[in-house]
Amino acid sequence: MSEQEYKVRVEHLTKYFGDLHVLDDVSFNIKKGEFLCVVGPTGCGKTTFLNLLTRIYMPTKGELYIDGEPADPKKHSLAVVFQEPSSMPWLTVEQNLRFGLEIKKLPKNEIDRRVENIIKLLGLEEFRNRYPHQLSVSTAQRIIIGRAFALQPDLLLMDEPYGQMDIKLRFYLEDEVIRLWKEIGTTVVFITHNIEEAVYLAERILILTNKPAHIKEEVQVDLPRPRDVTAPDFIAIRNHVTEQIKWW
Ligand SMILES: Nc1ncnc2c1ncn2[C@@H]1O[C@H](COP(=O)(O)OP(=O)(O)OP(=O)(O)O)[C@@H](O)[C@H]1O
Repeated sequence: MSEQEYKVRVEHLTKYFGDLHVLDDVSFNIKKGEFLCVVGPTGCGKTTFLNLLTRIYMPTKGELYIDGEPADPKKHSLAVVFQEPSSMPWLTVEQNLRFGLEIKKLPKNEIDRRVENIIKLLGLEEFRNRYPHQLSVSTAQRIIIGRAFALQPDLLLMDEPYGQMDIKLRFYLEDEVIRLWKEIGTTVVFITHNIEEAVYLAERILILTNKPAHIKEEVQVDLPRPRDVTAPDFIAIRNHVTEQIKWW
């Protein structure tokens, strides 16, 4: 595969925090438009990987490339959704959704269109004029997800985004992220503890070892969509991934 077909290249990525060795010589690529899930034991360095990709931290050794260039969030069109809701408390829901688009200086009618679409998609109509502190945790998180979706990024990084949600909303938003992925062809890196969620979403699952983490296995998920969590093929992959993590 040629270099232009990769959205992200991770080469010999190593990270220490002081004496703590978190990532150990990790190398892999993410294809343009791929949906990759990353799973692994608690504390193995999954969030650290995203923080290196967005340059919150610098690698101790190795490098990450986006579109062939060293990762630089100022240069690339990327959006991040963390587990903790992090909307701007002084802005209403609607203003929060508009914020990133206004910074990007999109035309007003395009901002209106995208924001209305997201409000409808995520069922936020009744919350439009509320402030984040007036919302439940799961509704506040929907704002963050909506903000990321509205940006229509080339690269969407999601760190346990549905961890705090009830199962119904989680299923709904899993389907929404698939819809967005298909519609705008974004590349998605999705971190989760939930193996069923990983098998439901991913084209490929990267299983990390305990820290210092390296890649234990890559699992290709070639099941048709929408996926059936009760199908024997689905359960076989889920059990296999679970086995790989239980190994610790
Ligand atoms: N800024 C930091 N300074 C020192 N240690 C850190 C820092 N950030 C993360 N760590 C440590 O690095 C290790 C990996 O943390 P990280 O949050 O990346 O793991 P994770 O796989 O995302 O965990 P979880 O599964 O619980 O979400 C942990 O031991 C954590 O305490």
